[in-house]
Amino acid sequence: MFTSEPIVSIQNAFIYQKDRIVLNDVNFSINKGEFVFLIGRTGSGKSSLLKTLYADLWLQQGKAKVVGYEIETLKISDRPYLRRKIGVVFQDFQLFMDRNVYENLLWVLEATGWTDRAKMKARIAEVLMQVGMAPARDKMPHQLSGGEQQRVVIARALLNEPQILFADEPTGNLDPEVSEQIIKLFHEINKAGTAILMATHDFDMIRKFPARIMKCENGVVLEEKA
Ligand SMILES: Nc1ncnc2c1ncn2[C@@H]1O[C@H](COP(=O)(O)OP(=O)(O)OP(=O)(O)O)[C@@H](O)[C@H]1O
Repeated sequence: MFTSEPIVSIQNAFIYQKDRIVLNDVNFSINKGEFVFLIGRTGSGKSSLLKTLYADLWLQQGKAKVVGYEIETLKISDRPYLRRKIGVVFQDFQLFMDRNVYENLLWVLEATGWTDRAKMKARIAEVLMQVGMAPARDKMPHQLSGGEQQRVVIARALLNEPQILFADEPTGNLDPEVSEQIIKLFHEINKAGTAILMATHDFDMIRKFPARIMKCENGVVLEEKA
Protein backbone atom coordinates (compact mmCIF):
# COMPACT_ATOMS: atom_id res chain seq x y z
CA MET A 1 0.00 0.00 0.00
CA PHE A 2 1.23 3.50 -0.80
CA THR A 3 1.81 5.57 2.28
CA SER A 4 3.29 9.01 2.25
CA GLU A 5 5.02 10.64 5.17
CA PRO A 6 3.02 13.43 6.87
CA ILE A 7 4.17 16.92 5.96
CA VAL A 8 3.97 17.99 9.58
CA SER A 9 4.60 15.75 12.54
CA ILE A 10 5.24 16.83 16.07
CA GLN A 11 6.04 14.46 18.90
CA ASN A 12 6.34 14.87 22.65
CA ALA A 13 6.87 18.57 22.11
CA PHE A 14 6.76 21.15 24.89
CA ILE A 15 6.25 24.68 23.59
CA TYR A 16 7.83 27.42 25.69
CA GLN A 17 7.65 31.19 25.75
CA LYS A 18 10.80 32.21 27.61
CA ASP A 19 10.99 29.70 30.49
CA ARG A 20 7.23 29.16 30.75
CA ILE A 21 5.58 26.11 29.20
CA VAL A 22 2.65 27.14 26.97
CA LEU A 23 1.77 23.70 25.57
CA ASN A 24 2.65 20.29 27.01
CA ASP A 25 3.41 17.06 25.23
CA VAL A 26 2.07 18.01 21.80
CA ASN A 27 1.57 15.12 19.38
CA PHE A 28 -0.12 15.26 15.98
CA SER A 29 0.57 15.00 12.31
CA ILE A 30 -0.82 16.63 9.19
CA ASN A 31 -0.93 14.81 5.89
CA LYS A 32 -0.41 16.19 2.42
CA GLY A 33 -3.39 18.22 1.29
CA GLU A 34 -5.16 18.31 4.69
CA PHE A 35 -7.10 21.36 5.95
CA VAL A 36 -6.86 21.85 9.70
CA PHE A 37 -8.32 24.57 11.91
CA LEU A 38 -6.50 25.41 15.13
CA ILE A 39 -8.80 26.93 17.72
CA GLY A 40 -8.48 28.01 21.34
CA ARG A 41 -8.86 31.07 23.51
CA THR A 42 -6.59 34.08 23.37
CA GLY A 43 -3.29 33.13 24.96
CA SER A 44 -3.91 29.38 24.67
CA GLY A 45 -0.81 28.92 22.51
CA LYS A 46 -1.98 28.83 18.87
CA SER A 47 0.54 31.39 17.64
CA SER A 48 3.31 29.81 19.69
CA LEU A 49 2.57 26.43 18.11
CA LEU A 50 2.53 27.87 14.59
CA LYS A 51 5.75 29.80 15.25
CA THR A 52 7.40 26.60 16.40
CA LEU A 53 6.37 24.86 13.18
CA TYR A 54 7.77 27.59 10.95
CA ALA A 55 10.91 27.77 13.08
CA ASP A 56 10.37 31.21 14.54
CA LEU A 57 10.24 29.90 18.10
CA TRP A 58 12.90 27.46 19.24
CA LEU A 59 11.65 23.95 19.99
CA GLN A 60 13.42 23.27 23.26
CA GLN A 61 11.94 19.88 24.04
CA GLY A 62 10.52 17.19 21.74
CA LYS A 63 10.60 16.71 18.01
CA ALA A 64 8.93 18.20 14.97
CA LYS A 65 9.37 17.56 11.29
CA VAL A 66 7.95 19.99 8.74
CA VAL A 67 8.18 19.31 4.98
CA GLY A 68 11.17 17.07 5.66
CA TYR A 69 13.08 19.45 7.97
CA GLU A 70 13.79 18.49 11.58
CA ILE A 71 12.80 21.62 13.45
CA GLU A 72 14.52 20.91 16.77
CA THR A 73 17.94 20.72 15.09
CA LEU A 74 17.35 23.19 12.25
CA LYS A 75 20.25 25.62 11.89
CA ILE A 76 19.41 29.29 11.47
CA SER A 77 21.22 29.15 8.13
CA ASP A 78 18.80 26.43 6.96
CA ARG A 79 15.64 28.35 7.87
CA PRO A 80 15.36 29.96 4.42
CA TYR A 81 15.22 26.49 2.84
CA LEU A 82 12.36 25.48 5.13
CA ARG A 83 10.57 28.79 4.52
CA ARG A 84 10.72 28.24 0.76
CA LYS A 85 8.62 25.09 1.14
CA ILE A 86 6.01 26.59 3.43
CA GLY A 87 3.89 29.73 3.26
CA VAL A 88 2.96 31.94 6.20
CA VAL A 89 -0.02 34.33 6.38
CA PHE A 90 -0.67 36.58 9.40
CA GLN A 91 -3.55 38.72 10.59
CA ASP A 92 -1.72 41.97 9.87
CA PHE A 93 -0.87 42.00 6.23
CA GLN A 94 2.81 42.89 6.42
CA LEU A 95 3.22 44.15 2.88
CA PHE A 96 5.91 46.72 2.13
CA MET A 97 3.77 49.86 1.98
CA ASP A 98 6.27 51.75 -0.20
CA ARG A 99 6.26 49.15 -2.99
CA ASN A 100 3.50 48.18 -5.34
CA VAL A 101 1.96 44.70 -5.46
CA TYR A 102 4.31 43.48 -8.19
CA GLU A 103 7.39 44.76 -6.32
CA ASN A 104 6.21 43.17 -3.08
CA LEU A 105 6.05 39.78 -4.76
CA LEU A 106 9.24 40.32 -6.75
CA TRP A 107 11.11 40.98 -3.51
CA VAL A 108 10.20 37.51 -2.25
CA LEU A 109 11.32 35.82 -5.46
CA GLU A 110 14.63 37.68 -5.36
CA ALA A 111 15.11 36.82 -1.70
CA THR A 112 14.49 33.15 -2.40
CA GLY A 113 16.96 32.76 -5.20
CA TRP A 114 14.97 33.30 -8.41
CA THR A 115 17.00 34.96 -11.17
CA ASP A 116 15.18 34.50 -14.49
CA ARG A 117 13.18 37.75 -14.94
CA ALA A 118 10.73 36.25 -17.42
CA LYS A 119 9.95 33.33 -15.11
CA MET A 120 9.58 35.69 -12.14
CA LYS A 121 7.14 37.87 -14.06
CA ALA A 122 5.16 34.83 -15.16
CA ARG A 123 5.02 33.35 -11.66
CA ILE A 124 3.81 36.66 -10.16
CA ALA A 125 1.08 36.88 -12.83
CA GLU A 126 0.08 33.29 -12.04
CA VAL A 127 -0.31 33.73 -8.27
CA LEU A 128 -2.10 37.08 -8.63
CA MET A 129 -4.52 35.39 -11.01
CA GLN A 130 -5.01 32.53 -8.53
CA VAL A 131 -6.12 34.93 -5.78
CA GLY A 132 -8.17 37.14 -8.12
CA MET A 133 -5.82 40.13 -7.91
CA ALA A 134 -4.30 40.25 -11.40
CA PRO A 135 -5.74 43.75 -12.09
CA ALA A 136 -4.02 45.12 -8.95
CA ARG A 137 -0.49 44.32 -10.12
CA ASP A 138 0.66 47.94 -10.22
CA LYS A 139 -1.29 49.26 -7.23
CA MET A 140 0.24 50.38 -3.95
CA PRO A 141 -0.97 48.52 -0.84
CA HIS A 142 -2.76 51.63 0.52
CA GLN A 143 -4.92 51.65 -2.62
CA LEU A 144 -6.28 48.21 -1.70
CA SER A 145 -8.92 47.18 0.85
CA GLY A 146 -7.97 44.94 3.77
CA GLY A 147 -9.38 41.88 1.98
CA GLU A 148 -7.47 42.73 -1.19
CA GLN A 149 -4.25 43.21 0.76
CA GLN A 150 -4.76 39.84 2.39
CA ARG A 151 -5.23 38.27 -1.06
CA VAL A 152 -1.89 39.74 -2.10
CA VAL A 153 -0.30 38.31 1.04
CA ILE A 154 -1.75 34.91 0.19
CA ALA A 155 -0.39 35.25 -3.37
CA ARG A 156 2.98 36.08 -1.86
CA ALA A 157 2.82 32.98 0.33
CA LEU A 158 2.06 30.85 -2.75
CA LEU A 159 4.99 32.05 -4.87
CA ASN A 160 7.26 29.12 -4.12
CA GLU A 161 4.50 26.50 -4.39
CA PRO A 162 4.49 25.61 -0.69
CA GLN A 163 3.36 22.20 0.51
CA ILE A 164 1.62 23.82 3.45
CA LEU A 165 0.33 27.26 4.42
CA PHE A 166 0.42 28.30 8.08
CA ALA A 167 -2.18 31.00 8.63
CA ASP A 168 -2.46 32.83 11.96
CA GLU A 169 -5.86 34.51 12.28
CA PRO A 170 -5.82 35.47 8.59
CA THR A 171 -9.31 36.98 8.81
CA GLY A 172 -8.82 38.65 12.19
CA ASN A 173 -8.85 42.17 10.72
CA LEU A 174 -11.58 41.64 8.14
CA ASP A 175 -15.34 42.00 8.25
CA PRO A 176 -17.46 38.81 8.01
CA GLU A 177 -18.28 39.02 4.30
CA VAL A 178 -14.67 39.56 3.28
CA SER A 179 -13.54 36.89 5.76
CA GLU A 180 -15.79 34.39 4.05
CA GLN A 181 -14.24 35.17 0.65
CA ILE A 182 -10.75 34.76 2.11
CA ILE A 183 -11.62 31.40 3.70
CA LYS A 184 -13.12 30.32 0.36
CA LEU A 185 -9.83 31.24 -1.27
CA PHE A 186 -7.94 29.11 1.26
CA HIS A 187 -10.28 26.24 0.39
CA GLU A 188 -9.59 26.64 -3.32
CA ILE A 189 -5.86 26.64 -2.61
CA ASN A 190 -6.34 23.55 -0.49
CA LYS A 191 -8.30 21.77 -3.24
CA ALA A 192 -5.38 22.45 -5.57
CA GLY A 193 -3.21 20.38 -3.19
CA THR A 194 -1.69 22.70 -0.56
CA ALA A 195 -2.23 21.70 3.07
CA ILE A 196 -3.47 24.43 5.41
CA LEU A 197 -3.10 24.87 9.17
CA MET A 198 -5.17 27.89 10.18
CA ALA A 199 -5.49 29.40 13.64
CA THR A 200 -8.83 31.11 13.97
CA HIS A 201 -11.44 32.44 16.40
CA ASP A 202 -14.01 32.51 13.68
CA PHE A 203 -16.54 29.79 14.49
CA ASP A 204 -18.91 30.91 11.75
CA MET A 205 -16.24 30.03 9.21
CA ILE A 206 -15.59 26.67 10.83
CA ARG A 207 -19.30 25.89 10.60
CA LYS A 208 -19.46 27.01 6.98
CA PHE A 209 -16.31 25.20 5.89
CA PRO A 210 -16.08 22.06 8.04
CA ALA A 211 -12.61 20.52 8.37
CA ARG A 212 -10.45 18.79 10.94
CA ILE A 213 -10.21 20.84 14.15
CA MET A 214 -7.47 20.90 16.77
CA LYS A 215 -7.87 22.86 19.97
CA CYS A 216 -5.36 24.44 22.34
CA GLU A 217 -6.83 24.23 25.83
CA ASN A 218 -5.40 24.14 29.33
CA GLY A 219 -1.87 23.74 28.04
CA VAL A 220 -2.50 20.85 25.66
CA VAL A 221 -3.52 20.33 22.04
CA LEU A 222 -6.57 18.13 21.56
CA GLU A 223 -8.24 16.73 18.50
CA GLU A 224 -11.77 18.14 18.45
CA LYS A 225 -14.48 15.66 17.54
CA ALA A 226 -16.64 16.93 14.69
N1 LIG B 1 7.13 36.84 22.87
C1 LIG B 1 6.59 36.37 23.98
N2 LIG B 1 7.27 36.42 25.16
C2 LIG B 1 6.73 35.92 26.29
N3 LIG B 1 5.51 35.35 26.37
C3 LIG B 1 4.80 35.28 25.25
C4 LIG B 1 5.29 35.78 23.98
N4 LIG B 1 4.35 35.55 23.04
C5 LIG B 1 3.32 34.96 23.66
N5 LIG B 1 3.58 34.78 24.97
C6 LIG B 1 2.69 34.14 25.97
O1 LIG B 1 2.50 32.79 25.58
C7 LIG B 1 1.15 32.39 25.79
C8 LIG B 1 0.56 31.87 24.47
O2 LIG B 1 0.44 32.96 23.56
P1 LIG B 1 0.06 32.75 22.04
O3 LIG B 1 0.27 34.07 21.37
O4 LIG B 1 0.76 31.57 21.52
O5 LIG B 1 -1.50 32.42 22.17
P2 LIG B 1 -2.65 32.46 21.07
O6 LIG B 1 -3.52 31.30 21.36
O7 LIG B 1 -2.05 32.55 19.72
O8 LIG B 1 -3.38 33.80 21.42
P3 LIG B 1 -4.10 34.85 20.44
O9 LIG B 1 -5.36 34.18 19.98
O10 LIG B 1 -4.35 36.02 21.34
O11 LIG B 1 -3.14 35.15 19.34
C9 LIG B 1 0.42 33.59 26.35
O12 LIG B 1 0.37 33.47 27.74
C10 LIG B 1 1.29 34.76 25.95
O13 LIG B 1 1.19 35.79 26.88
